[in-house]
Amino acid sequence: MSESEAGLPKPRLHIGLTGGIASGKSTVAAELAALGAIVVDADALSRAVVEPGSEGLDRVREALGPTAIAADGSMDRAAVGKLVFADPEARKLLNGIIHPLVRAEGRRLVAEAGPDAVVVQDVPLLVETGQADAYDLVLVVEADPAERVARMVRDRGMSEDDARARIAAQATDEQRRAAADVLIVNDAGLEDLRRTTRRVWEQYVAPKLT
Ligand SMILES: CC(C)(COP(=O)(O)OP(=O)(O)OC[C@H]1O[C@@H](n2cnc3c(N)ncnc32)[C@H](O)[C@@H]1O)[C@@H](O)C(=O)NCCC(=O)NCCS
Ligand SMILES: Nc1ncnc2c1ncn2[C@@H]1O[C@H](COP(=O)(O)OP(=O)(O)OP(=O)(O)O)[C@@H](O)[C@H]1O
Repeated sequence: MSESEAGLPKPRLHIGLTGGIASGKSTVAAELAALGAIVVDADALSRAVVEPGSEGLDRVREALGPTAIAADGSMDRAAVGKLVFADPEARKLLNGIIHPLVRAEGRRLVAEAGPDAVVVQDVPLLVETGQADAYDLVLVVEADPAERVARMVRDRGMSEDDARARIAAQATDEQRRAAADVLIVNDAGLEDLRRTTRRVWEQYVAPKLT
């Protein structure tokens, strides 16, 4: 069994999946899971590490103040989102608390998947956090920014300004392309995106499993 730098067992194939907000990553991840991959979702981990009672949430309260906490004791995600996407310094503070916790938890889940697994890590900020070299293969999903804004407004009740602020807080399409081994362009329907994902599996993943 090969080992990662940290001495943890490596999976058979370790895939990094990224893309801008609302680009289609979760759809690609779900299709890869249906093909047999184990998916580790950084967004889900970023919620788990600030659950009520966690050290992560205590640190968010200390860093951002009591307005970061809702009446029920959970993180007030709407309030924190408003704050950090308007203020790069606050975003840096929050990232500095949450990202190391997410990375540690991600490493644990990857090791737990075992040496035979194909592991896909869905990491929205893979490029921003300089992690491209940690993967055997980096998949980047790209979609038209105007379409992504429309999806956020339609599905998540965001204002156009809030949606644009999130896009502005992330890497550009050019920066993500530069890190991509495979670029998945999501410019047609959902079924087309799933079909493209199956083709990527056939071309880049399946040959490494024989
Ligand atoms: C700011 C928070 C509270 C907003 O919560 P909310 O429920 O509205 O959004 P959610 O967590 O579902 O994130 C949705 C998307 O927003 C984008 N996003 C989230 N945080 C960031 C960030 N710090 N910088 C840039 N984009 C971000 C990502 O594309 C992510 O997929 C939350 O996103 C958070 O805790 N962010 C810090 C941790 C983080 O970087 N998460 C994303 C990758 S691990
Ligand atoms: N080609 C498409 N046609 C129609 N709807 C789409 C298409 N691609 C994605 N969507 C829809 O857009 C929304 C965002 O897609 P998805 O959740 O896969 O993106 P994401 O990159 O994981 O988002 P986030 O960064 O917020 O986690 C979903 O409601 C999805 O069904």
